[in-house]
Amino acid sequence: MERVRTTAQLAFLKGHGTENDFVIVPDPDNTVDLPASAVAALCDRRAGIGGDGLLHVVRSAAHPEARTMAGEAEWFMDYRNADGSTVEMCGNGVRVFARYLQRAGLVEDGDIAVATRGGVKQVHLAKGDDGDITVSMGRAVLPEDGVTVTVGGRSWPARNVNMGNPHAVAFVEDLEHAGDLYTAPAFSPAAVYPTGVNVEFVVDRGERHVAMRVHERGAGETRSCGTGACAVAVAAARRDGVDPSVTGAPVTYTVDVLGGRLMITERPDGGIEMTGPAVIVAAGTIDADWWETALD
Ligand SMILES: N[C@@H](CCC[C@H](N)C(=O)O)C(=O)O
Repeated sequence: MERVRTTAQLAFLKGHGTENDFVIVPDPDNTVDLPASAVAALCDRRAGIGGDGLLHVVRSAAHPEARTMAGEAEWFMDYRNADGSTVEMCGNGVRVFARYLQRAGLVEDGDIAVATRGGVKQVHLAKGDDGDITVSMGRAVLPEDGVTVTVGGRSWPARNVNMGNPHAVAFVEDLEHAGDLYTAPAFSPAAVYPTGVNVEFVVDRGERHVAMRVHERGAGETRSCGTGACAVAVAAARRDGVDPSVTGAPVTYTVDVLGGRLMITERPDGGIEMTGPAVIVAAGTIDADWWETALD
């Protein structure tokens, strides 16, 4: 099928989940050419639409990376970071992705499956409801690496948590200690994260209640990160001596992010569920001349 380079009818939407914001590009048949430079141009907050990332909405059967999941999930979330890099998974993004599918009438309310590079995720869409969405995020993997995160003159030990994408979770005394986060925190040993890492800084707010800031790989500091909140909840539970696979009881952490609140539950089988908002803000059409320059 011919790839779309010039189009007057390239549609986009803008959405967010706890202020982690995304440009949404519906492209069921995977005909839109989306090189990294064009994604970065769309996500640019001054010269483009602006977003922490981009949700390319494609039928799984039409995307080479998702074809094997087509039997399980009709739709593939081809997620890109704001710098154009291609990554495994976005927790806030998958809720916004599902909200788009719901609003566009492309799925029925109830449980839907969404294919991602991090595997198929189950998303629960309550009937006729714009409220919170719950996603089954899968299990966390916690390698026993001695990771250190450094910002400015300060260093902290961090927990390595993989939620399909990589995270380093550091418990700090004060979220301000993370500094302005204009640049990515340093980490060591470098070999633990060969493709970079999302870094979460965490403080306690109360019992099973924490707050975090995050520096996202490929995006900079964002106001929320869903996979990051899951990584934080699991790291906090282990630090607190709680492991549902041992106690046999689920545990829920409230995770406050700069853009709102996410509820994270870990079940005895290790499955993690995340609940939070998903909002469609606007819809429009990308200017054909601007798009030509973005593709050059
Ligand atoms: N904001 C997302 C995570 C997006 C991907 C991340 N920046 C990475 O490179 O792994 C979320 O809500 O999980």
